[in-house]
Amino acid sequence: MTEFEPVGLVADDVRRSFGDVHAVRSVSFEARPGSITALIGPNGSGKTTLLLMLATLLRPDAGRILIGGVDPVAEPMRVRPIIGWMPDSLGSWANLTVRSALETTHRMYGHDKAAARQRAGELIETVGLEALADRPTRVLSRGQKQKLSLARALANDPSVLLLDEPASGLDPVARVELRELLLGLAARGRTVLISSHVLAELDEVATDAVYLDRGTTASTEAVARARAAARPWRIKAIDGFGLGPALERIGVDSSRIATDSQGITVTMADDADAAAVLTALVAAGLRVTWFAPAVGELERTLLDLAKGDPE
Ligand SMILES: Nc1ncnc2c1ncn2[C@@H]1O[C@H](COP(=O)(O)OP(=O)(O)OP(=O)(O)O)[C@@H](O)[C@H]1O
Repeated sequence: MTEFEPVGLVADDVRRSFGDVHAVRSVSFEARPGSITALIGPNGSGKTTLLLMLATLLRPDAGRILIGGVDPVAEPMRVRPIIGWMPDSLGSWANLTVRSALETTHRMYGHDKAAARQRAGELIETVGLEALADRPTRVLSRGQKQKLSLARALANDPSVLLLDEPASGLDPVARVELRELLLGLAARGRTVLISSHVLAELDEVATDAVYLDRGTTASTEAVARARAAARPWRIKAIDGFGLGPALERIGVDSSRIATDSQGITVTMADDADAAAVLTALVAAGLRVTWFAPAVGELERTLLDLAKGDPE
């Protein structure tokens, strides 16, 4: 394997339209080596269009992209060896086996046959496709195709990994394995950019987040404001019926308390507020079994960003 140099990714006011559809209006962000950056946005917000531009597969109309300091528009052949691209659906070579598909991919990077064979074996093991290694790719299930697609993206040991909905179609065990794999890559200094609708999953791995809405990245200030907004926390206790009265006793205003099918939530201004409520509940003798934000950080921030912009 060649000497690894950590590189990051920068997008500055990147734009792309398709006729009168402004898929990406203005995207600016940075993804650092060693980080896992979540690319979050509703359907049609421009995530795939952005990823295609970063993967050198689509030209921006305007703006600048730098991957490891290199402009992929001006020098795509210098950028391609250092990026790994996992599209949201795999266009595979139906008649090749899993092993030969991976060997072919590795050879495209200029490696010889023996190196390609060895790398294919490693990749098959990394993504857990051993049992299917010598079957044609057309027999793979959706989740197995996702694993093959991931293996292909990893073929050249890229320093920048671009993943479009990588967890879709994966079963829970495979999702955990994907998470471990991504954390391992980040720990080795790779830059990982990952788009997903499953925000709870991203919450567990993402070190940074880029929020995209109608082709535009939310400003750092808007994200900070949204993150600072009050949010509901779910509380459970062994004596569930005692929770409401206990909250009243410790002076939590009833306007902050909501009840739903799963129990009680309390709106907290911030983490310090939440810590104070928990301390008071425990001091009041309540046996608390669950105390956590009702929705994940990424999802809540996304919802608050949408609220803050009524346009
Ligand atoms: N080749 C194309 N021609 C015309 N319009 C396109 C093309 N590709 C994307 N679009 C439009 O650009 C917008 C952004 O699409 P994009 O696929 O980038 O969104 P996305 O955030 O990836 O969506 P999803 O979460 O549903 O996958 C959409 O309105 C889409 O219809």
